[in-house]
Amino acid sequence: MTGLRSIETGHSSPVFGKLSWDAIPFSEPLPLVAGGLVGAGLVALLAWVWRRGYMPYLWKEWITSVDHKKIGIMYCTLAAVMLLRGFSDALLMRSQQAIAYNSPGYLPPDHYDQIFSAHGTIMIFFVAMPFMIGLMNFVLPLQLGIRDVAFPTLNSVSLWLTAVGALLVNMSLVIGEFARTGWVVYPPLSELRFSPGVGVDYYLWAIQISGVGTLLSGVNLVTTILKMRAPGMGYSRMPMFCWTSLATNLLIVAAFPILTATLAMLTLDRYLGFHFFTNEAGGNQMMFVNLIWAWGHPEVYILILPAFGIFSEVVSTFSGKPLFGYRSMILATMVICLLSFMVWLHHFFTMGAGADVNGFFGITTMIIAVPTGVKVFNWLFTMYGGRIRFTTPMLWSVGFMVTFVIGGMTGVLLAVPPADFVLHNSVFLVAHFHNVIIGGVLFGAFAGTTYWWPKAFGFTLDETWGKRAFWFWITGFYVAFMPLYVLGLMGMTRRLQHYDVPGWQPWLITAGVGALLILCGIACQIRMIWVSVRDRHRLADLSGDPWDGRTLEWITSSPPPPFNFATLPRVEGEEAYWDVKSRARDRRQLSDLPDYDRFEMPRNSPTGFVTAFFATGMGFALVWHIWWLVIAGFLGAWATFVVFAWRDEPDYEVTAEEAEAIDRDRRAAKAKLLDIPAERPA
Ligand code: HEA
Ligand code: HEM
Ligand SMILES: [Cu+2]
Repeated sequence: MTGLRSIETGHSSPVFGKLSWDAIPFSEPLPLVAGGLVGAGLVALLAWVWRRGYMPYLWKEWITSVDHKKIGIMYCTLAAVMLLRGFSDALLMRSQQAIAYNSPGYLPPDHYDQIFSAHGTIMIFFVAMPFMIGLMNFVLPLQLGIRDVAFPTLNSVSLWLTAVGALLVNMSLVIGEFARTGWVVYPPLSELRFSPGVGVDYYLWAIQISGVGTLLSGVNLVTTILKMRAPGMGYSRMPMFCWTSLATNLLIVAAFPILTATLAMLTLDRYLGFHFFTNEAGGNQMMFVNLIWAWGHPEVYILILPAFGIFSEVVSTFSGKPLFGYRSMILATMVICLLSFMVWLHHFFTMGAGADVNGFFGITTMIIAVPTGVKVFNWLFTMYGGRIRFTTPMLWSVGFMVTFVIGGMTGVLLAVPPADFVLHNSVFLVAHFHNVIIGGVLFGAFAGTTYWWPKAFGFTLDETWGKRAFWFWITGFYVAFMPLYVLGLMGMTRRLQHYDVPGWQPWLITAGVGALLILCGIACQIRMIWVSVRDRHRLADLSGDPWDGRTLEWITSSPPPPFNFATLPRVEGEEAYWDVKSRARDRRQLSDLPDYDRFEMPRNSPTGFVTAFFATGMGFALVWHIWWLVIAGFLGAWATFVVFAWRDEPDYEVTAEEAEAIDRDRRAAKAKLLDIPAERPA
């Protein structure tokens, strides 16, 4: 076998562990060249940053930043970059399957297996998750009318630990290999006996380390929402995005420990010869399957709920109406949150649970269609009778509604156990989940980033390129994934490196064309950002409220000052900012000047980055059994975290005068926006 190199025979040195020149996959030029190019690109970028003298700026303003807005932007940047990586894997798979009829194609099986495993892992953990967590980070404190999240330094630790996971997965491309087990690493395939290389270990440590980050972020955001709302913002006045974020973070806090424990047991099996999931010595692999989906199913709702929140904000804003059925929307969200823990078995109907158990889980699964349907109808009623503006974020939202309903319906089909016996592990399933994840989560991320971009950077994104991107993405999506429904019904299973059924090839070629259309969509998005940055003066938003928004993030300037609000806004209704605007328009005057007061903001801190630096060493060393480095990395990470976390660092103070000076400009811009007289001279 080409992939079995000497690293798998287990010889080990005290200094380098299992690491040797054999770990570099010289026999597989593709990952080497790709990895080499990316590495060279990174070095070139760093050199450029260094030469231009941007390094101190990067370090002070971004890397060590504990500002939730910057952390949010960095999360989204990580997600966008990883989307390019995950998408190139997708292109490889689509082109391989397009040509692999009665032929081995160009990707050998052990390489192909690593590609779909890496694609799934990267897309879920390092694209969808950071997009959603990034948007929550950026938006929540602004919408809640507060100055930062509950634990700002911890927030930075979360970000950088997530980045460590992404880094480790990408390192596996050039040093060693990645798992060949699929993204949920079922044993016994993932046990040492059947996966003797380092691939599964890369997976385990990447997910464990970034998982700690995700869990910390969940605790942080739950605390923020429960404890830190602006005066007057009761639960029944929180914007819908805050509600769905609360649900998501509750799910994270409840579900991620399950993942951690499950992967820890697999790690014990692999590293210390335990038998949790082996076939012998009392192990039981079904225990793994149950546990991984007890996390895995809530995980898909962790991804989709924030997206639901984004669409709620966007649809209401661009229909010029309050969200229809606010209270039913909250109820639907919380019901989905609860139900998501009662359906996990639908991922393995075929694994022998028996008719009654399957029946129970099939029905609980179908029940989720009810609250989800409530949401869909609420969005439609919000649009009904509204004066709709079809901006780019709104296009993504309408595209979502159509696409997601189709994907949801095929999900309900899979929830019927007898149907699932036919469709399980077929590409019909692959079509289902791309249908909900691309149409739901990714479109949500795109809607959210275009909607909040002007808040983050002070200028809107170019609409022409944004709309082109949308049309390419949505047609590309249908061309790429509708054929998979057909193929699934024709009997094509997932994870195939080649096949010998002639009838499949035309559909697979079509799917490949779809992926190329998506590529055009991505190119348009890159162009959109380029053009918008170039034309930022033409696209500038001086008002802080380019879309005529209804929630508090639009009350402050764009980009907001580090402390968001000079004085915390008072909330007097469900649509905090809309109420303020209406009152100001009625009275033809802004609210009275508030009493400015001094307040404190947390200082930037290298804790997150330094902890992550040591964690990278530790993760890499664990993969390669370099024990001295494991100890050094662990001690370094732990010491940094503890020392910095318990340090009594004084915050910095913003005086009442500074706050007032900054706020004066904002009020002048507001008055201009609302076409009312500016401040009367004092
Ligand atoms: C964002 C991600 C996401 C979302 C939101 C969903 C949503 C749903 N999923 Fe999906 N699913 C995945 C991601 C997701 N899924 C992934 C990644 C896998 C596979 C993992 C793997 O094996 O690798 C998977 C696998 C999967 C299976 C396992 C199949 C198998 O392995 O054989 C099943 C089976 O029941 C299922 C069902 C459902 C259902 C019923 C919903 C429902 O929540 C959908 C509800 C929505 C609607 C129904 C549309 C709107 C409703 C209306 C307009 C009202 C009227 C509708 C009716 C009356 C029907 N999903
Ligand atoms: C952008 C366009 C995308 C294309 C063209 C694409 C294509 C593919 C293909 C060809 C497969 C392998 C299917 C098989 O087993 O035969 C796959 C698997 C998968 N994809 Fe995607 N994908 C895309 C985006 C995404 C996104 C955005 C996500 C999630 C956020 C995602 C998550 C997954 C997962 C979880 C798997 C399963 C991996 C496994 O089998 O272990 N994909 N995708
Ligand atoms: Cu599920």
